[in-house]
Amino acid sequence: MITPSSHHLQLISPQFHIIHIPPPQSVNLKVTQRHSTISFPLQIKKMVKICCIGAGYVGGPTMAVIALKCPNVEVAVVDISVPRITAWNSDQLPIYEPGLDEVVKQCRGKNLFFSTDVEKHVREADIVFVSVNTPTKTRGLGAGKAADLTYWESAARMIADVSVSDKIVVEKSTVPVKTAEAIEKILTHNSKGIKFQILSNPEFLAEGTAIDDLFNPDRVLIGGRETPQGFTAVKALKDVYAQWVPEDRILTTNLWSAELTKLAANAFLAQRISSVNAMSALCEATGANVSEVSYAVGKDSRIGPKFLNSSVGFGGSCFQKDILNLVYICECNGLPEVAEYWKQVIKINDYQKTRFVNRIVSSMFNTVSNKKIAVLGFAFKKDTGDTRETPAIDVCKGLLGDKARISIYDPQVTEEQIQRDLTMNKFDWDHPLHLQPMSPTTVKQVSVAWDAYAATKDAHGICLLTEWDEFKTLDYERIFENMQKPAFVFDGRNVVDAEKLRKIGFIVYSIGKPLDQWLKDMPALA
Ligand SMILES: NC(=O)c1ccc[n+]([C@@H]2O[C@H](COP(=O)([O-])OP(=O)(O)OC[C@H]3O[C@@H](n4cnc5c(N)ncnc54)[C@H](O)[C@@H]3O)[C@@H](O)[C@H]2O)c1
Ligand SMILES: O=c1ccn([C@@H]2O[C@H](COP(=O)(O)OP(=O)(O)O[C@H]3O[C@H](CO)[C@@H](O)[C@H](O)[C@H]3O)[C@@H](O)[C@H]2O)c(=O)[nH]1
Repeated sequence: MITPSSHHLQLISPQFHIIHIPPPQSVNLKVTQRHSTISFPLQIKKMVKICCIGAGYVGGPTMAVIALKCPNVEVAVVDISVPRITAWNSDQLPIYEPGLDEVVKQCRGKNLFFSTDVEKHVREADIVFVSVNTPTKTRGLGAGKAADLTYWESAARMIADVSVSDKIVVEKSTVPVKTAEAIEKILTHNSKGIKFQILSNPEFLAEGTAIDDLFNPDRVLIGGRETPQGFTAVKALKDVYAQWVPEDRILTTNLWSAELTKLAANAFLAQRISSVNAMSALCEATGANVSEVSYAVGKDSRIGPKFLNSSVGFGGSCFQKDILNLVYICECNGLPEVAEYWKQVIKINDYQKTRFVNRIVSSMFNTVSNKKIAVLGFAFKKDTGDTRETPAIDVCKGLLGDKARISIYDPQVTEEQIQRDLTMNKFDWDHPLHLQPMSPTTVKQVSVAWDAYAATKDAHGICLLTEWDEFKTLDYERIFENMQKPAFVFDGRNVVDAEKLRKIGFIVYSIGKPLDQWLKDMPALA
């Protein structure tokens, strides 16, 4: 729908957000409105072109949603990985994410394109998002803590090299605070007179719910320079999001606040999980029930109910990496007490995983040597096939250390991925596969099953490590029949009905719940 305004023409989209159409060429347009015909100057700008460098868990879904919600924007998602781009252009997308297929199918080939021609699309773009990996550094200064900005820096150098027109460059990756300053230096030193404005627009989506999160974000955060050019760039990006996000949810700040907010948000979220996990250990020691405690605590409106589920520990590519990064930044800024505070969140997470493994071993007569343990779930959470930093890796490695035989089933994780995860060095997990040396080794005591029944056949114990819905409704009587006795269930996600399973005959350990007599008699020594 087109409506006249005093000086500019505004398009009102079906969702009734106003899209201001800015410069350059002026033409005269006649618009028939009910009974009158009016003429006024129309300013038409070519379609806005966005290019996103990095077609991963963030770049792919984020850009697909921008393409869907902004028909006046052409989006190209580019990556150096040929297999990834081939998969984005096929029916088998490279990542599993509920709702993603439908969004991609609606826009691909219309205003959404996936390509390996990185330079061409960067050159043509008005706005370049950079959504490459920023894993933890494995070597050199800050190794094990600082963010590795190699991929980011090489993307920035390439932008500077190939650009022939002014651009807005958007940090979508999670980066240390003050990164924009370094990026600005790279871009302006090689810029041949081209002007770049850097914005920080961190992403808050969670895997497994990415599409919902992008459709209805709690907030969109845009940080920019506090200069006239900076404000103009912030406005341009805000106009893109405003096509579907209510304006009061689009927050604008200075660059450093936006960069730091992303690290702070992840630290706060992870801290809640470590807090409830710390309580779970105390619950087991005292007979309190962590679910009852967290429900009652979360009823306080100042605390709220979310992110209080006790578990075997948090995983995923972000929480640990971003907290380590925060710790490093605090240390570099002469704030050791603050660094120590946040480090504790990770220490408790490691403690929780170790505690879980120790509980398994101690309950099974202090040894799992040559016993078959079925691992149900390997992804770091349900509704994703992502295994980066999944607690399942640490738990499996712990059990393998005690010489267990492991049979793993996960509905979305491939055998190749599991073997790679169990043979790889810890800090290489977040580097893109095509940039890693391939390890030909496989772990012989590990097999991968095609369903939960095959995994649990003849097993001595079951470890539930991902909260996939299908694990709630398995036929546990059938599973019990086919297991060695005594048959154990170690529920690292508190997904099963422990009482029901105990009635079947299982010995059940649930995180932070009152222990049955067997477990009391065999205390874990964590
Ligand atoms: N995964 C999440 O849920 C999530 C959420 C919010 C923020 N983030 C942040 O977003 C960033 C990306 O995370 P991700 O999970 O999408 O990573 P990812 O590994 O899935 O994707 C990154 C992609 O960038 C590509 N790449 C690297 N260097 C490149 C270059 N120079 N040119 C072109 N492509 C290049 C890689 O090939 C890879 O496909 C990280 O900083 C992460 O911390 C991730
Ligand atoms: O109460 C809870 C909630 C989560 N988890 C675990 O915590 C991890 C992370 O879960 P979640 O935060 O839902 O998934 P991510 O995809 O890692 O998303 C986080 O990390 C992203 C990357 O930075 C951010 O964008 C998101 O806002 C932030 O939630 C998973 O292992 C969960 O099982 C718990 O153990 N208990």
